[in-house]
Amino acid sequence: MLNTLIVGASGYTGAELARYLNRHPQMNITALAVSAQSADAGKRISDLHPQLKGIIDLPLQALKDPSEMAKGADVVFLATDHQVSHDLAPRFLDAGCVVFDLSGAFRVNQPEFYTRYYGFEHRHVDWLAQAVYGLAEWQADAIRQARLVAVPGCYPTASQLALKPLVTNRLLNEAQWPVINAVSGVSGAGRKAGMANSFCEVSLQPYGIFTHRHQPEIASHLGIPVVFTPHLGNFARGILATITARLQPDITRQDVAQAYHNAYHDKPLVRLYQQGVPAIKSVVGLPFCDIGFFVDGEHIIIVSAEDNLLKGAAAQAVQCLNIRFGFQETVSLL
Ligand SMILES: NC(=O)C1=CN([C@@H]2O[C@H](COP(=O)(O)OP(=O)(O)OC[C@H]3O[C@@H](n4cnc5c(N)ncnc54)[C@H](OP(=O)(O)O)[C@@H]3O)[C@@H](O)[C@H]2O)C=CC1
Ligand SMILES: CC(=O)N[C@@H](CCC(=O)OP(=O)(O)O)C(=O)O
Repeated sequence: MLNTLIVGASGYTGAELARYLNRHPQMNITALAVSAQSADAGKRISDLHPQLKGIIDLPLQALKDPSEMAKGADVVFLATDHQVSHDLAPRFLDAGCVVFDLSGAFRVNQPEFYTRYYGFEHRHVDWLAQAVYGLAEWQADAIRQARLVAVPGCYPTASQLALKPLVTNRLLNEAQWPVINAVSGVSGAGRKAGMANSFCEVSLQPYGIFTHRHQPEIASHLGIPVVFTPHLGNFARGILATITARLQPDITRQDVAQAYHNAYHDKPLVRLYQQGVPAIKSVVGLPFCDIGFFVDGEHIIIVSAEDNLLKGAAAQAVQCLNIRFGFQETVSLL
């Protein structure tokens, strides 16, 4: 049995982590934490997330002293903002915990990336260099050795799972950058109220055009440049990415199908479509990334769908935990 602490447990991804870890046969939740000054400290998690009533009713505790809270914890999940994770992860790592960070604070091993895209200076370059990028289907060997797993962002998970089989098999004509258009539900912005995620303000609309931090995250881990345009949709959760790319001459649909089969036939949380088209309604509430593809001559369109809070965050974090500690990959997820 491993003792675990969830920091940021009152948030959207934190609550999903609490649900998964509470039913995980190898995990014991020692505490659910929020910030030291949180208005929610002392409330039960199920008061904020009533779907958890009778399932997990633990109180939320103010995180006053990370070293104290780390005592007795083997594993810590950080479901916190990037800069909070940046500050907290080394404290828990120094206390000997294995850390799974859902934020972007340790995903890209280039300190200047943080100044440019996250607006803060990275002060833990040693941990940044040691962090393992937790794209679970592709990084299992590294995850097994990791002290710090940087769980990928929601858009980067859907985008990379769709493109990686084509990139690694050199099926793409790299003269044409893949174009990723992805739509996310509003929960992607977190639980905190704000004008951008206010009900009356949300409308289907692209944002972060040519500037979103997930473009360099995707490009650096894929190893090829991409054009990435996120869109906000007027629904609560789910991401749908429609990706247009060009194949090398003479690559057939069969070659593409073989590449996807080889990559994912033994990966239980990626579902390949032989017919039909992935849709958000097929993955909401589930830990899968669904992928379909369509070839017309040298043109290919790949469609991937996931729940941003699950395969795009909490489910992938628990999948990484399962890989890290040698549990079956889908324990508590399916
Ligand atoms: N939402 C999504 O689809 C995805 C999110 N992510 C990433 O996961 C992380 C969490 O996202 P999400 O769940 O949406 O965020 P939320 O805004 O919903 O939740 C954030 C949580 O962090 C807590 N918190 C804030 N400051 C601190 C602090 N200093 N110490 C401890 N806890 C703190 C908040 O509680 P309080 O303020 O009351 O203290 C709350 O529990 C972010 O880094 C996000 O970028 C990654 C992939 C997908
Ligand atoms: C709809 C929405 O606002 N989505 C978030 C992405 C959420 C995510 O994956 O998060 P990371 O910040 O952890 O990379 C955004 O575009 O900033």
